[in-house]
Amino acid sequence: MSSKPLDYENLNENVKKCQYAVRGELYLRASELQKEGKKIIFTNVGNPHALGQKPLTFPRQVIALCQAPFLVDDPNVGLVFPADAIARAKHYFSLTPGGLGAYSDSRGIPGVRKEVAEFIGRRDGYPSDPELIFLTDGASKGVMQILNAIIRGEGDGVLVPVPQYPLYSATISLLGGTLVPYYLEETANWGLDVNNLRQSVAQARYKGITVRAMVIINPGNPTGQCLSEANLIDVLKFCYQENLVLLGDEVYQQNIYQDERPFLSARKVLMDMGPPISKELQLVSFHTVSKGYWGECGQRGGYFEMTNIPPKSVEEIYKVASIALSPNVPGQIFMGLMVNPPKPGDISYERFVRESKSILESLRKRAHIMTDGFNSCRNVVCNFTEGAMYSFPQIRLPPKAIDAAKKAGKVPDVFYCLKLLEATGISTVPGSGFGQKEGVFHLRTTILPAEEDMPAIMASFKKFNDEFMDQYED
Ligand SMILES: Cc1ncc(COP(=O)(O)O)c(CN[C@@H]2CONC2=O)c1O
Repeated sequence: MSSKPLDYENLNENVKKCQYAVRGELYLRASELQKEGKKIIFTNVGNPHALGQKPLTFPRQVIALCQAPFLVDDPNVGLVFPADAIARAKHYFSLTPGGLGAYSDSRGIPGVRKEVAEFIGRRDGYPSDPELIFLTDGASKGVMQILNAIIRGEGDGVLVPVPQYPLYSATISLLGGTLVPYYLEETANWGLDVNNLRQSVAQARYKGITVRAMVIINPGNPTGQCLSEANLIDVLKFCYQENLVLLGDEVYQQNIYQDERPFLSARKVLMDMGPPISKELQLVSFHTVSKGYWGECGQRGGYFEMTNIPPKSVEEIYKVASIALSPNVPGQIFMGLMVNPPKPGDISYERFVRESKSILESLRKRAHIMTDGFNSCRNVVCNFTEGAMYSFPQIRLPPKAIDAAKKAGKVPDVFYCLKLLEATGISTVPGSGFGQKEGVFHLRTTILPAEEDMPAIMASFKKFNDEFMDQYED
C-alpha cells in the first residue's frame, strides 16, 4: 500500500521535531495510571480550577448573563444577580451587537480592547493605544502569532531563557526557526546575567544565525523569579543595542509572593527610560486570564500589546489574525472583566476583593510550604517561588541512579519523575522538558494543590525521595 499524505513519515518535519513536555511522557503515563484506578495528583500543569480553586463569582455572574440574555429580561433577575453584574452584562451587550454567538473583529471587540488599554494606562502610568492591542485565544495564540511574524526561516534566532516554558521552544521549532538559549543562574535565584546574553548572541551569530528577538518570562515559568527594575533596564538596553524585538511574557503579573520585587511591566520601564529608546525599541507584551487569581484557563482569554511596531506591520499581523476570523468571544469578555474588575463602591467589590485576596494569600503560603518541603529533602535544593505558579527543585541524582536511568533508556530526571509518579501518584514535569544545564536535574511541580493537602503531598514526596536516595546512593 503506497504511503499516504498524513502517514507519520510524510508529516511536516517541523511538526515531528517540536516537543511540549508539559503534556508529554509523564502526563501520558499519569493518565494511563489514572485509567487503571490510581489516584493521581496532576501538578504538571498550571491549571488552578482543575486542582479545586473556585472561580471568582463576579465574572461568572456576568458571563452567565451574557451567555443567556433572556435571564437579563427575566423580572426576577435581580433576586439572583447583583445590579452591577446585570449592568456589566448590558455593557457587554452594547459592545457585541450579535451577542456571544457572533464573530467579533479579528483583533477582538473594540470596547474590550479599550478596557485593556485603560488597564495598561492605569498600571503603567502611560497611555496605551487600543489599536495596538489584539485579543487572542489565550496568550499562547498571541505568542504563536508574533513568533510567526518574526521567524522567516532557520537562519532566524530567538533568544529564550533556559529553563523556559516550552511554548517557545515548540513554536520556534514548528516555525522552522532557531532557539538561541540564554541560561538563567540558579545559584543567583535564577537571575539573568547580561553577559550570558552577549555570549549567546555572539555564539549564534558565529554560526550564521540572525538573532531577531528576545523572550523574557516575568515572573518566570518554571523558575518563578521576578525581574528587578535594574534587570529590565539591562534587558531593554541590550535589545536596543542588538536591534532585537523584546517579547515580554507577563502572564503571571498578578502572581507575586514576595515584596522585594513587585511586578514591573517591561513597557513601564521602557517608557520610564524616555527617548530615544522608548520611541524606538520594539516590544510585544502578553497577558492572559489563565493565571493570576483568576485561573480561568479554559476560557481562552488573552491579549498582546505592541509598542513601537510600525502600522504596516500591525496591518500584516491583523491580516494573519483574520485568517482565524475571530478570537473566542466569551474569552474576550473574561479579559474585559479581568482588566476592569469591580471598583470600590460597587456592590460586588467587597466580595471580589475578599475572594481574590484569599486566593493570592493562599498561593503565597503554598509557595513557602512547597519550597520548605523540598529543601527539607535529601539531595534536593529549591529556590523560593517568588512568583508564577511553580516550584522547580534541583534533584541531585546519585551516579547509580543516572546509570539506572541510562539502562532504562530514560533521561535521568524523567526516570526520577516516573518513579515518583508510580510511588506517589504525584504527576510532575521533568526539568529536561524546560531545558537545564548539562548534568543538573530538576522537576517542575505546581504550587496549586489545596493548602490542606500540601503537607501530606510534601510528606509523600519526602518519603519517596528518601527511599530513592537510599536505593541509589553509595
Ligand atoms: C509563561 C507562559 N506563557 C503563556 C502561557 C499560556 O497561557 P494561555 O492559557 O493564556 O494560553 C503559559 C501557560 N502555562 C502552562 C499551562 O499550565 N502550565 C504551564 O506551564 C505560560 O506559563
